[in-house]
Amino acid sequence: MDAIAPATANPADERPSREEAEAAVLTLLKWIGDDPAREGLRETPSRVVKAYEEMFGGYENDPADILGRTFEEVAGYDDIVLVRDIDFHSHCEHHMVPIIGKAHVAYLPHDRVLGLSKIVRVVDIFARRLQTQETMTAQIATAIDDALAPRGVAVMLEAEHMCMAMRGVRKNGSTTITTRFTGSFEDQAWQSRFTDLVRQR
Ligand SMILES: Nc1nc2c(ncn2[C@@H]2O[C@H](COP(=O)(O)OP(=O)(O)OP(=O)(O)O)[C@@H](O)[C@H]2O)c(=O)[nH]1
Ligand SMILES: [Zn+2]
Repeated sequence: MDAIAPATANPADERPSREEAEAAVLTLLKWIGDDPAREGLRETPSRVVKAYEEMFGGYENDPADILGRTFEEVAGYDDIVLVRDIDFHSHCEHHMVPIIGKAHVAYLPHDRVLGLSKIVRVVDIFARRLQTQETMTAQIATAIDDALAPRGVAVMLEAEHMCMAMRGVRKNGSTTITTRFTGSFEDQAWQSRFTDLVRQR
């Protein structure tokens, strides 16, 4: 299973130049029927490419680098570690419009723990690529499993897909929930513990 896409699927020598990317945006501006020469749009191609660099910066990062640093001195703590309500913004790979949601990521340590911010960074890396929610859910779980070899990983994403709100079926407010459970979290009892903690306010 190719759960984790290569950091850069597009080899450097095949990557279009910045100028070519800006020219593509210019074409889209003309295609939607606006005038790219007017003042407000003159710098839009370069702005869009700059924004894409930021929003799709996840291709430049390898989660294994982020997750390489772990800690062993936790006084034998071996219970669930859950970081919940991690805001993320991604883009659906079908329409390239936003997916906006929250990630809840837990693991059961085995000898080692992760820096908490690293979990957030991993969510961010995968969010900053073109995604389906299912792929992103699986990728986060696999990255933590591979790097930490914990007793189990649980990932839940809850998100709204703008491709269903702004276009197509045009339904605001529907939420899609996806989960991936590995190791001990395949047991019902641990799954319930995870969902109870996620929902507890
Ligand atoms: N499984 C899954 N589907 C998604 C995700 N994001 C968007 N989609 C769906 O991808 C599908 C693409 O369907 P197509 O029929 O190829 O494209 P479309 O004609 O634009 O589809 P409509 O959105 O129904 O208008 C749609 O049903 C979207 O709702 C996602 O993260 N996971
Ligand atoms: Zn979509």
